[in-house]
Amino acid sequence: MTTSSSSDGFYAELTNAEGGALRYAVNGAWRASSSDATVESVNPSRANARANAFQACTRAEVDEAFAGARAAQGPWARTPLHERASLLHRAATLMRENAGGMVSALMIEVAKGAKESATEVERSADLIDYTAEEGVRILGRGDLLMSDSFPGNDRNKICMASNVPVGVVLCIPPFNYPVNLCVSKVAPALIAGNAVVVKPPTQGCTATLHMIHCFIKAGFPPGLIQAVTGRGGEIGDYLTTHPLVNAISFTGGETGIRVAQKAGMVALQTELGGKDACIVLPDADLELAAKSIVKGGFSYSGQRCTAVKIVAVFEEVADELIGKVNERIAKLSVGLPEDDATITAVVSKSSADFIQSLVVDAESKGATLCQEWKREDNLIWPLLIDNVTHDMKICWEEPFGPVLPVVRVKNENEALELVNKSRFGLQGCVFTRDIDRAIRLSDAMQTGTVQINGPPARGPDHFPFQGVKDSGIGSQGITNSIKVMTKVKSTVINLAKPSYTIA
Ligand SMILES: NC(=O)C1=CN([C@@H]2O[C@H](COP(=O)(O)OP(=O)(O)OC[C@H]3O[C@@H](n4cnc5c(N)ncnc54)[C@H](OP(=O)(O)O)[C@@H]3O)[C@@H](O)[C@H]2O)C=CC1
Ligand SMILES: O=C(O)[C@H](O)COP(=O)(O)O
Repeated sequence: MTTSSSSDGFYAELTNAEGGALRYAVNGAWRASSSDATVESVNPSRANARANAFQACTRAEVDEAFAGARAAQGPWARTPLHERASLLHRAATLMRENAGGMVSALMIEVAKGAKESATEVERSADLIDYTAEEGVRILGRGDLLMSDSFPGNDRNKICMASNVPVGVVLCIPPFNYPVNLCVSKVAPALIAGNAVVVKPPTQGCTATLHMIHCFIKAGFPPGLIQAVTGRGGEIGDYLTTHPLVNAISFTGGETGIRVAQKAGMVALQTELGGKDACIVLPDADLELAAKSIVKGGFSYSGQRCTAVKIVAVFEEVADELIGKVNERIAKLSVGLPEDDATITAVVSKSSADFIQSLVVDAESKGATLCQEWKREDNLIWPLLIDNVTHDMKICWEEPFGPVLPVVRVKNENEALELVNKSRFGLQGCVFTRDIDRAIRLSDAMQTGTVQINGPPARGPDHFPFQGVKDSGIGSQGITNSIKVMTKVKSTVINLAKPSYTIA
């Protein structure tokens, strides 16, 4: 893996001559905004000191980006599928060759540990390769239907249905996977013959722009991949309600609900928050459950939509399970991303303040803190909170941090109540050796996915991934994303006379 930053070699075009704010991408070039204004990212591990700056794009620049994308999309849709796939493979190669800039940007801007940052980039390159291959497989074929299978019809109509691009896809990823959750939108859109306009998250923007640069350098036509920067709160509504948008793929928090409410007649894919529950039954392998709870609850400091966000353990095994979880928590490394700590600073001061408020509320209502509460700036030490009850905010809110509530339950109904009363429904997991019981519980859980004897996870990236209720609309995963970014086109041949094959 090579190391590089925005100002040297491969990524030099992103930076102004003076080494100022990173540029935004329009029509194949990196440009400074006419606004003369910038937005800044911070370094969560260094008391939120300035990390980098980006162009605050104007509305006219957003218009230009959409117009350029629209102009580029038609010729791209007419580019042979195998050529589209080749360019995606080239982008994946460039990402692997120039991973260093993205990895260090992830550590600085979103405080992701060194190994996980490297994994995010590698996983993203793999995702692009798989998308290219899957696109070739599924977009190269369609359906052929004969009219005589429906009552009242003879065989005189033949319907050919294929998947065609939607047009321009607006891609808005969140801070916690600014590379992976961006390629998971961009790559399916491109293979399907669409153009994309990307709005990177402000925290994580550097890594997203580096990733976009790999696509541009791979030789995609100018305009096909645009990246407009600026605070979501300022340009977000203008982007999501833009008349040239045909589909929106959004991952993030509450904002996504507002995006969905405002979006017009466009295809929508939203992946939002989660309150993933881990149900531990009395017959479970408690060692496995404890390991999965700690991995699921605390990796990347709990800042994953699929983090375990609440444990529902049967009373008879609660003490033993909690003992095992606490032993493992004691071994978690806390510190800097560069040192590859598991627990690193959470993304912002406001996030740390919110997490603290949930802990204070729970403690004031009688919950038991299994570790000492400890915080320095954005860095919060891992904390398990036992004896949580339904009146505590942490029972229902998503902390997005390294604190994990435990509710002791008497039976399956109490466990299911916790899962199904939540306004979220992303994933959940069940630990038991009884597969019949696991399946029964899985069927009763109102979530997009249930993991049996393993922690919640989005990956592998070709698995279907979806939320219900406030956790989102539509399904992700490579195959499903390609489908969301296409629409079905039917061509019907009307024969003058019915025709049947004769054996
Ligand atoms: N289900 C899932 O797959 C995932 C869910 N999440 C959820 O996301 C949350 C944390 O991520 P976070 O990045 O803070 O989420 P946000 O919803 O705050 O931001 C997500 C993205 O939306 C942008 N944005 C902000 N305002 C608007 C707007 N009005 N219109 C359009 N876009 C806008 C942000 O830009 P800017 O940064 O400039 O504000 C960012 O790029 C958690 O709740 C978590 O559960 C996170 C990852 C995955
Ligand atoms: O956005 C998230 O947090 C992810 O979708 C979680 O992905 P993971 O389960 O692969 O960490």
